[in-house]
Amino acid sequence: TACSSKYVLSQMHPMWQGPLAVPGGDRQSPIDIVVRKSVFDSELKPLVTDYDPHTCQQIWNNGYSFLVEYDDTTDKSTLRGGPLRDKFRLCQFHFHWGESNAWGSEHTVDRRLFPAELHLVHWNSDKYSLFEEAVMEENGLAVIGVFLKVGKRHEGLQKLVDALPAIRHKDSVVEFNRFDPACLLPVNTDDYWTYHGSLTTPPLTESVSWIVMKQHIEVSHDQLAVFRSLLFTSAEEDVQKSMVNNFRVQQSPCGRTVRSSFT
Ligand SMILES: CC[C@H](C)CCC(=O)Nc1ccc(S(N)(=O)=O)cc1
Ligand SMILES: [Zn+2]
Repeated sequence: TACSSKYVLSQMHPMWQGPLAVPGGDRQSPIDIVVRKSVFDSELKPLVTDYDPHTCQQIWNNGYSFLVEYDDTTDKSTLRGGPLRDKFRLCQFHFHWGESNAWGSEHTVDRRLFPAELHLVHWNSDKYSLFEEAVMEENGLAVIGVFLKVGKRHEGLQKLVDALPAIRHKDSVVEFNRFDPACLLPVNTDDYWTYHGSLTTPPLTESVSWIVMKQHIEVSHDQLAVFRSLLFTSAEEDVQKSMVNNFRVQQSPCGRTVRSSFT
């Protein structure tokens, strides 16, 4: 199986040129969370997020998703608790979505797909001094995953949606201030699944403590449609491609146990 070989060829993805050999490859993400196989761990604590909206800097299209980037030169926007021993600094958040509401998330719950998934990316500032260092280390990163469902309009998301037309093309950037990412978290952040995995795009490094929220958030169909109006391609390219289906295919659990913070 993919888990036993020293190198696995990560799934060919239209966006990436050629197969990518991933060292190790037995802790890859995303995975399907099989609820009945997850193990309740009473040691798991509630998440403690402390985000400062003033550290929000810019929003940009990196040709794969759109990222909202935070100033992570100080411990102003942090994540502690949950399965984590150390303090982690928020560096960016982004989303993955489909061309239709039928799919788009990276993780699934008992094979259930969601139309989109939010990732809040943090790095271990107790142990490392830069994201680029932490991204290569076993306990370097913590990513909170939140599923999106189509329903009522998400008022907090609208400020972000309104900025997207300005970054339609790859490598476009606009200034974006005072956005509090806490507004994108579900009401209940005590119930989550957690497992050790990887980044879901290159460099695919196996440095992530994944924290996947049990409760989803709701966004409107029209808000999601604006995500799909983004382009993978830069303004110069003559063939424009819609930014949709920017999710990685599911990876083998390779015997990993997913722990739950709830029964
Ligand atoms: C040197 C490495 C380079 C800078 C990495 C830049 C980066 O942030 N990559 C990244 C972050 C999060 C995810 S996900 N989708 O949350 O697993 C995937 C890829
Ligand atoms: Zn992601």
